[in-house]
Amino acid sequence: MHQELNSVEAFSQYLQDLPEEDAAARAAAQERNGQLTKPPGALGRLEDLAAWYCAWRGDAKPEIAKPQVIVFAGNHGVTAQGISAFPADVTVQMVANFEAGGAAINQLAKAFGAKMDVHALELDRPTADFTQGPAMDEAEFLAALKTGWEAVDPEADLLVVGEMGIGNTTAAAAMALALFGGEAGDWTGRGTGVSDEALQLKAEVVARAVAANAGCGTDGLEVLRCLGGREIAAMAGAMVRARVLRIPMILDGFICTAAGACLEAARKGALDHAVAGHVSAEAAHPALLARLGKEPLLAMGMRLGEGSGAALAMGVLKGAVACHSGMATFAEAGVSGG
Ligand SMILES: Cc1cc2ncn([C@H]3O[C@H](COP(=O)(O)O)[C@@H](O)[C@H]3O)c2cc1C
Ligand SMILES: O=C(O)c1cccnc1
Repeated sequence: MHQELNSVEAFSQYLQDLPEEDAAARAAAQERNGQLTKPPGALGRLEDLAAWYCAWRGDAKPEIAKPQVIVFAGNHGVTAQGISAFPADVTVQMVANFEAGGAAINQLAKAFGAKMDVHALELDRPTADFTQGPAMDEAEFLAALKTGWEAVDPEADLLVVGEMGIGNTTAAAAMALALFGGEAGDWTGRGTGVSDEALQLKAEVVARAVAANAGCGTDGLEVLRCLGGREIAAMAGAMVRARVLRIPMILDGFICTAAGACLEAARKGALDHAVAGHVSAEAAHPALLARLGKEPLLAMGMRLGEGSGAALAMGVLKGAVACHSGMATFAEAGVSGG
């Protein structure tokens, strides 16, 4: 299936015209669930997860056979403000590590049978420092959305998007502040592990970023363009493409959720094809998930990004779908019902 993305307006239009879940497939899945050899409700949230997956795949007895993990990488002009515990060079170095198979996400993708793709977005051309004005102009924003859009394999049956970009917890905090308000400190966390002093500075940078881009208001796509980054916009592009292709998604940590929050602000329900894989240890992630009404599957104290928490949660979803589609019914197994 080929869908072109040639303008930000076209992206906006796709967002307005999103497909919805298949209600008949959900009903058929629920019917099947009621016949499986277990007391009703005994698989807890796995049952809801399986029904959700069936609804998005339009199949009452699906299989997860082709999961895809995509890691997007981008650099951020705001790193000049001293807001990360690591230098910006780490972004390109980690891309080499992803390509060599040495990062955490490589191991998790492999452990759960997903293919993994890496897209580095113009790493030698960081976004503009958003404390001075918009991170990206319209053309740069479109290029990033398009990278994400085109990175999704139409044959995939589950998608995880992850990111690598030194400085991007500052971008995500600024996006959350612009969308949801409050104090900069409410949304600012330690990222790679900044000191107390740097955390204070980081919150000030977040406040200045939002003030410098006040024209965005709470317009989701403008917040993404002005306060996001190339890898964050690419994640959003991939999320919408997945929706158009009816590929269910698992959200990762704070940065991934902030990308999704911009879509949800632009179009209510834009993340209905996504579940929250985990709650990250980044301080504001629980609040961000709560704003989106997403209950995380896992709470492992992870704060890595790269798609790692979502990749781990693929195991939970695969388990849910395997039970749903593989279990015998009471009639098939000759087991007495209650
Ligand atoms: C070696 C290393 C590997 C990483 N993998 C993901 N991140 C994570 O940390 C960064 C965000 O934190 P901050 O905003 O504090 O820079 C992002 O690149 C994110 O993906 C990493 C960070 C480092 C140092
Ligand atoms: O929650 C995340 O995704 C996260 C937290 C800290 C650093 N990088 C990513």
